[in-house]
Amino acid sequence: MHDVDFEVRPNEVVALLGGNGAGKSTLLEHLNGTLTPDAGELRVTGRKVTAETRSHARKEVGFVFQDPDTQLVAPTVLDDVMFGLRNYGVPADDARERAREALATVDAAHLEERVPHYLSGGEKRLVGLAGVLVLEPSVVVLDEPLAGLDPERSRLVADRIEAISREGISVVLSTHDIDFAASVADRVCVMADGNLVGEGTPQEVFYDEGLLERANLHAPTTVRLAKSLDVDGSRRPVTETELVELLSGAATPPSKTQVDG
Ligand SMILES: Nc1ncnc2c1ncn2[C@@H]1O[C@H](COP(=O)(O)OP(=O)(O)OP(=O)(O)O)[C@@H](O)[C@H]1O
Repeated sequence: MHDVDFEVRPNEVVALLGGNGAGKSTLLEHLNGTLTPDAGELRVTGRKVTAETRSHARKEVGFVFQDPDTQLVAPTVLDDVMFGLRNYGVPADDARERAREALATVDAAHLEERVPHYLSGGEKRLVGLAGVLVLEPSVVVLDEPLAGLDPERSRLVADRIEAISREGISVVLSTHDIDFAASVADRVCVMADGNLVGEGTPQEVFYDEGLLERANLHAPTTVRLAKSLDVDGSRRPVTETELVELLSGAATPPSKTQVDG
């Protein structure tokens, strides 16, 4: 990574976009101190992260890895989700109850007795997410959270991300799913060749054709539809709801006054 100045603010959902090898995972792995920069610095809740203070970053920043096998270690799913809490000294009964609640929030309560190793890729991802949420971090980092999920589970994870954000947790995620980024992000950061090449609101980024082209990205379906339907360009719809509202507004029959007039 080269010239990266990256900040995550309280409560926001940041989507990191970029082609293969752009540096998304590398940037994300700095956020909880898995990697430490050769030059420059990382601060988590104001505290500088070094090899010695890495545990602070680990506690504040929960990381859901792209490869779920990296984080599933215990003999059963329930044990796995309890693992972090037990490490922090939470008594077993309390930890078990909190782990069950966390599994329920990601629709994975039915998996609690299963062996993590034999879960499907999508199930592993949900269990990994539960294992992070149960620790109540201030930031949740998700590397490719929808990879391997079916449409219903993808919707569930997207809903969870919105719920996490409403609870006051910041979310940083990387994704190749531009429509997903358009639907959840408050801010979009674009990476190419190890650099942060652009950032802004979804409106700013997804209507910046030059930026998208430089980073080898396509605009979300909603933006491409809005452009081909030639809807009011100044409104820049990004989410499905915004586009539908704009289109149904445009399709509203003229008022009686206008007809009479
Ligand atoms: N430990 C490492 N040592 C050397 N190079 C590495 C290391 N980890 C990653 N890289 C390289 O850094 C570049 C960025 O990798 P990274 O995994 O961050 O990309 P990414 O944007 O997450 O890509 P993808 O979308 O394909 O997952 C790649 O060229 C990769 O080969």
